[in-house]
Amino acid sequence: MSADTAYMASIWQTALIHMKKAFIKPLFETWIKSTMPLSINDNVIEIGTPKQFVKEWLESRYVPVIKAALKAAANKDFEVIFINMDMDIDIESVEEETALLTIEVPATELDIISEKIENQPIIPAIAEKPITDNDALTNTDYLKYLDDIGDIPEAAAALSTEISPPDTTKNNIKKERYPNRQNTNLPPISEEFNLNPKYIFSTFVIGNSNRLAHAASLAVSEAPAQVYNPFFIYGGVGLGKTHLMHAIGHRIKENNPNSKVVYISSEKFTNELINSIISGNPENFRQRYRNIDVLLVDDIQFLSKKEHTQEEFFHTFNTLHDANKQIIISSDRAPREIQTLEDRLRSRFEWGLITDIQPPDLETRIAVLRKKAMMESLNVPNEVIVYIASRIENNIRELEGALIRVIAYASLNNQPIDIDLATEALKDIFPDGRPKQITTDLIKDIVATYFKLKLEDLSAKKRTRNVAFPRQIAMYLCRELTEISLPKIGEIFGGRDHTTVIHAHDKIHRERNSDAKLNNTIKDLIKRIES
Ligand SMILES: Nc1ncnc2c1ncn2[C@@H]1O[C@H](COP(=O)(O)OP(=O)(O)OP(=O)(O)O)[C@@H](O)[C@H]1O
Repeated sequence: MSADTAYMASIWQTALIHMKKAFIKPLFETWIKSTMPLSINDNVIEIGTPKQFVKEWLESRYVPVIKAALKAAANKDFEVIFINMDMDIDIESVEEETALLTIEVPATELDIISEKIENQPIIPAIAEKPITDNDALTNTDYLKYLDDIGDIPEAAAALSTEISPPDTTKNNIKKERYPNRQNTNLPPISEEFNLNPKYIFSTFVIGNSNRLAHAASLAVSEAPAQVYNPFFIYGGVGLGKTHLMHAIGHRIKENNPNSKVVYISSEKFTNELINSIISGNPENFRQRYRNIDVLLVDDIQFLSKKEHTQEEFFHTFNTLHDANKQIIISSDRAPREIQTLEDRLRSRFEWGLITDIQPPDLETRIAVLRKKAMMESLNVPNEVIVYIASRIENNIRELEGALIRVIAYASLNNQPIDIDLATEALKDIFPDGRPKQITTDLIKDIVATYFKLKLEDLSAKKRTRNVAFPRQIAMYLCRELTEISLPKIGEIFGGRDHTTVIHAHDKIHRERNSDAKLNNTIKDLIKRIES
């Protein structure tokens, strides 16, 4: 074994002990344990992951923690590169292999290291308590981090009230957690073209909740600065605002590769402004944002209370708008609801089109999950998709997170994905006893899946027994399990009369008593609907 390999393995082993302490157990088991060190070279360490999504997940969420653990282990900073090895890694063999590699570090020494770490606070400046699934650093952690990086010069101190901790209520992978306030060298504008290649129109699922926002986004992307300028999208957390903004950016670049498209979060905008003041070169900052064709600013609500940044943004806005350049803005709420947003800025946002995205309905949630599974080339049974979609209603990011968790769980345990596995994988997210909202959409979906029908069949005019009977069962279940009125149920099943619903309900009720097989089917369906 080369000295480098032994060195790498012993660092990784020690870093693992740190990480074990930093993460809550299921997270450590799911995301960290399946990785293995591949090579080490000066200050770069390559880490192998079993699947592409594990790589992406680690890259987007846990790099700071992994780096801190490596630093704690080796007392130096490492760049971390993840490499997808696309293989089923058996955790026990990874553990064995890493242990074999560390043979040159005597076990007792490892015990001593382990004990030492046990008595240390969890990786300094990263977290004071184990990282939970939301990976939410507390505001205190963040402020502590800001303290750790030292005093800020006077010019920035004047603005320091403008630096607010990130919104830790979000499980937001794209936010920059540690703005590097000491870096005063702004990268050239071309490096700002940081659009996520996955956020394109073809991967965006259209439903009633986002149809208008999607149509307007398409229109803006095909005719920038000509139809809606500015274009303002707002909606709750994780509903696809950033996805649409990036999709617009991609499309504009496709249509005109020379156009300068810049996407930035309002937090980053604020931090760059502060940096430019620290470096005594605010003009540099101004030029940077006033010489572009399309400006996409995400999460503008973070500018509330930041008067200096608002002022700067106001001028940037005017310059771009006067020059007929497209401005696209997103926010978690409508302009008039953003408190302490200057009136002149608010009124400018209202010049163009304001559109919202609502939480998706069940059908859209199912479609999003199907698309995601398809994109990952994974075969996820419909009942698992419905199980997840019926429980997470208000956040597509969480919806995707739940699916990824199920996939990871199946892959790590080398088991097929089915409803039992999904229940087990998600038991922390859907704790027992959480009341589940039973909707007619959910009932229709489960009944259609059970009888291998298309959803539309239940509302169609067809009267053949293989369709009519499941339809009657679905009507019966809607009557039994929801508070929806008879006429409304009739309407949901293809505009049928309420007397048809009464007839279906009576028929199934009667037959259940005399037909044990049917009774079991109904019980099974109820279990699926309620589980
Ligand atoms: N309609 C959709 N179709 C497919 N994927 C979607 C859709 N809406 C959201 N997503 C996915 O959900 C995740 C969260 O979306 P996004 O980051 O755009 O949300 P957001 O509204 O900007 O959230 P935030 O308010 O936290 O910034 C992304 O992975 C995105 O691709």
